Amino acid sequence: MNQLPVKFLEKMEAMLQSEYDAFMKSYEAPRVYGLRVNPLKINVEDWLRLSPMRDRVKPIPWAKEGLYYSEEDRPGKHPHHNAGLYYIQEPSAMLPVELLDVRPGHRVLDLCAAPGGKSTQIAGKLQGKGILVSNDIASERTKALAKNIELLGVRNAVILNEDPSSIARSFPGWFDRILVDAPCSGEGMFRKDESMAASWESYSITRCVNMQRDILAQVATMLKPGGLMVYSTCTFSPEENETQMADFLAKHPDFYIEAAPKTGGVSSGRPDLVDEETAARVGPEVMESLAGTARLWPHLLEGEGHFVAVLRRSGEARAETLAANARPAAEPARMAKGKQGKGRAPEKQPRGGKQAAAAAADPREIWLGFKEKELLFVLDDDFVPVTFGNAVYLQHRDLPPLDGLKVVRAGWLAGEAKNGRFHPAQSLAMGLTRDEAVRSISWSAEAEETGRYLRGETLFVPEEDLRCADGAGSKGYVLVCVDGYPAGWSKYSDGMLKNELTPGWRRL
Ligand SMILES: C[S@@+](CC[C@H](N)C(=O)[O-])C[C@H]1O[C@@H](n2cnc3c(N)ncnc32)[C@H](O)[C@@H]1O
Repeated sequence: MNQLPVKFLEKMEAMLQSEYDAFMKSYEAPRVYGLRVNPLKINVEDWLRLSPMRDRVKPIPWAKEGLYYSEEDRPGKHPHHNAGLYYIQEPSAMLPVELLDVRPGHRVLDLCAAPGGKSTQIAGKLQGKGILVSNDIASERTKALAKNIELLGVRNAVILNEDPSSIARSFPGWFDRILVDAPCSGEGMFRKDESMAASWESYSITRCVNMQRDILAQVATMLKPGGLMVYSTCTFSPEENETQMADFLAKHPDFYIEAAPKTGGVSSGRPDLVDEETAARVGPEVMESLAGTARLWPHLLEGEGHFVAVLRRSGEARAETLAANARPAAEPARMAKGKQGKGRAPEKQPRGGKQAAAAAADPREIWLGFKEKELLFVLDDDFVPVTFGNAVYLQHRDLPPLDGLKVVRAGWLAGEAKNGRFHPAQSLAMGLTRDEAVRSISWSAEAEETGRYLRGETLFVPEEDLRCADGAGSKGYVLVCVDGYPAGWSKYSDGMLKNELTPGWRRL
């Protein structure tokens, strides 16, 4: 570990006093590594049976599917990673979603979501039921967000690239759960990422506080009365944590802190660190409740530094605020720049079959033809196909119009219709199970064919190695699986399995 900034050390000593030495010792300890098994694909027990890492992992006490692993195992290089069986995530970062109490059917907003660690965790808890709106203001970062959501096979997410105020106008009082995993000064990550320590001094905490305040100002009107919001940071600075929460609670008397369970070495929040002026302004009741927030200290548990607050909104919806926020005029949705939206004039979004009369050229008709021929999959009644240009998405019926918003993914991307043919997307393969494809092939993670497929090679395989549905010929799309879990498409004809794995998804 390089030298930590002196100002940071002085601040931590004042904050931790008798615990300061233990805190400093934690910087000499090796960092810990975590992964989360993806319950959309596999449960922990089944994954342990399959995985060569089974004897070297141990549970993360506060995360249901979380496991510590050894660095030498390099799970990011294993084919199970290409099949979306787990997400690599810093252990402390798994707590906020565990405390968000997400249930299947909820409408959930992840406001600062890229690169998607917590969004994929939320999706696991939704189990395909309900809606996840996953947003990040940084358009570059939404690419990794979209890839991770697709890799883990999430079917019910919409990905936006918006300012929180625009989302607030489109979703008044709409969400059951909101996660604000705020941009912060990152003090808790100095051990994991030394570059954060290097940039800390040039990064002002005041700037972070203001940014967080602006984000939080938009959240209150989007949460249903009775709904839960979790606010989290990866910093120790009280200005961005307890003080930020005190300020929010003073401005929003219809919100209150719910005490976070302190399991596995998680500690209480520190109201004593809030400055006197704020403490006097917000009053004793708010101050007392701040002890219910959670701090994760690297010297008290196996993980990096984090802060988590769970807030519930009580009372009735404030109709006048919600009405004032409703977007007056409909502008068409814009696809954010990137693979799906590049250079394409956005179409008015068809909803509920209004434009079904567009007949044979309608990409949805071409999708339905493909689905009939190549898939055994029954679309949940809650989802409908919608189009953006030639792209077909499967979108939840309850989603309000995305008019005027920058949309990165309007739902589960099924593919694109071109010249009357449907080209299934990588995201479709990742969201299916093996049983939902007419044709499939599966090799073990160790098989030579798996490595060759993941590198983008064409393979020659005997017809009897394919699994084909009754009555289906061998020619056509084949879902390629690793140990039975989809990793991408290929096309079979005369013994040749033509590789259809999307180039950006191939192993180098
Ligand atoms: C701590 S990171 C999020 C990590 C993410 N939740 C995860 O688990 O992978 C904070 C994110 O907030 C985004 N961000 C910064 N300002 C924002 C704003 N005003 N609205 C939405 N997102 C913002 C940043 O681009 C960054 O990706």
